Amino acid sequence: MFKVLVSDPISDMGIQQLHDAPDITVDKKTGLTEDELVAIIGDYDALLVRSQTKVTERIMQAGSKLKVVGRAGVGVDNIDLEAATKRGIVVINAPDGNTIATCELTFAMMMAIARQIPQAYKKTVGGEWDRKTFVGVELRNKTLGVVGMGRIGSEVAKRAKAFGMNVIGYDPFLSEERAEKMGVKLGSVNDIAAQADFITVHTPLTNETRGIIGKDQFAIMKKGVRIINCARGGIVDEKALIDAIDSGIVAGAAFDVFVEEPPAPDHPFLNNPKIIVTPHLGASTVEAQENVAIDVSEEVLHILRDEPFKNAVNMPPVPASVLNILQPYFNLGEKLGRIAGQMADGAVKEIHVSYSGELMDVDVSPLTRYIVKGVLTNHLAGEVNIVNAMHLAKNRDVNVVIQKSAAAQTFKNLVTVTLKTKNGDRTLSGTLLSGYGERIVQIDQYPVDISPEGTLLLVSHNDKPGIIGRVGTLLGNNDVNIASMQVGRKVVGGSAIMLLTIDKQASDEVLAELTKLPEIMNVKELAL
Ligand SMILES: NC(=O)c1ccc[n+]([C@@H]2O[C@H](COP(=O)([O-])OP(=O)(O)OC[C@H]3O[C@@H](n4cnc5c(N)ncnc54)[C@H](O)[C@@H]3O)[C@@H](O)[C@H]2O)c1
Ligand SMILES: O=C(O)CC[C@@H](O)C(=O)O
Repeated sequence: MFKVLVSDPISDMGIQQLHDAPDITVDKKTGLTEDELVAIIGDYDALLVRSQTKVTERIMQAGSKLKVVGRAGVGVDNIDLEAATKRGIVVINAPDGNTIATCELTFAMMMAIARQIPQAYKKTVGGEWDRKTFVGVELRNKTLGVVGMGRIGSEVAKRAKAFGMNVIGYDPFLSEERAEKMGVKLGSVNDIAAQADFITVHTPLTNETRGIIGKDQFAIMKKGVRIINCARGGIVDEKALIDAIDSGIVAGAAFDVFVEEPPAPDHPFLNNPKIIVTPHLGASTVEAQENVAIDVSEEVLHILRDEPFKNAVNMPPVPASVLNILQPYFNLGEKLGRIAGQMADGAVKEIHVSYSGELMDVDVSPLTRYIVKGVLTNHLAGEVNIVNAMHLAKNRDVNVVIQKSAAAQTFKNLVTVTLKTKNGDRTLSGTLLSGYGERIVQIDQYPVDISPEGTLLLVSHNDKPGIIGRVGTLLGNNDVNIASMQVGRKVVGGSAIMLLTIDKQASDEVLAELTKLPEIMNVKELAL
């Protein structure tokens, strides 16, 4: 049974599938302090948050069973990603569910500052009938500058076109073709600053985007420009904005987000008649909250149940087309890694993975993670998983080298794992055979054909008559049944290997007796 803690207000309807799951129990405890969370998190396998809970390193350290932190929303700036990755905790978000809600708030803000609706409302309910002060501007024929043309920025641009606006977009990942398709002109941040009547930002807050709209940009803006920030506090420099309002450059601004949330009561935005504010409401629609909770719950279920998932923030995304090709190999890859890890003699310096056949044409890095996980699993204390495998390898100076070699001749696909230690290399190749499933087809230089299942016994010996019989007899006498056996040799009478699948583990004594048999050099039991 898995335990999930929901520590922020997340839509009950959205997390219904967690309540319904027979293997999950859900506790909802909102408004906890860091200390209170630290005290209870050790009981939980998953933590679900919005933006209020700060998921710190201390919390993750106390979360000894924690496998996943789910963020019902886009931004993960409230989660210590590095700490999560180090511990192999998967961080997932729900990037799509609140796009439209935030886009629509952005538009509402733009129209509200164009027509000063909040200011007019305030006066009107205060008993004044002021029709002179509130003369607004139209959106039609105005230029909207969009900094950050991802999910939300693109939706904003689309709606702006419907309002008859000209749109200039800036995004390092926006291609000319895509921009053209959307009817958006590409420009730099300074082009936007110089030409736009309205500027809206839709980037994450990073070192590059902090203050991307700052003093230098306000200095070149048209008089009467209006600014909107429904992304993250700090993307528009707050102090520079106040200065630009005071100097008459900016006619109005709308902010949903602040550098510090909630802003202090004396924050200059809170009593400036040209600035309207909302308390981080971008994602606050019934639909968005349901969407993000559904998405994040689905992913949490996948992760807890060890099923493939797609929205991990601390792992590179895998497109569905690539996942479809790679997924059947994940199990095989991990097994090859596990077996190779047990075969290696001494500290592994390099994990060399070679892919051929149909694996040549796809990004194989997700599969490499499974292999590296397999190699490290029997060697490291603590959780090793596909999130922290590469990080753990790097931290231990284990080089991971990926090679793609020309299309496999014999097999439609082939994965070869070589582990390099100071005592030499050990190599293992595996494939997926249609109708037969996973097969190990080579160990070191020896061709074999065996299914990687149960317990394997790898015996290195000299190819002399009677050896196979002696090994079989010794195992049989000790009640160890052999399910399958393969012998690999390069030349008659030379060195050889025997690979056996046995129905139960052989005891240390049996392994020691096997090692003592004549012509046997080495015996290794390999657990999968
Ligand atoms: N107010 C809210 O409640 C609310 C709700 C949802 C999202 N958000 C925030 O809105 C922002 C955008 O969300 P999204 O879902 O569109 O994200 P997204 O990842 O789809 O888009 C972000 C875009 O910013 C671009 N970008 C990154 N660095 C840039 C730079 N230096 N200059 C220009 N562009 C840059 C990226 O290429 C990307 O296209 C995020 O900060 C998110 O946290 C706020
Ligand atoms: O949870 C929220 O309401 C905020 C969501 C928003 O900031 C996000 O980044 O998804």
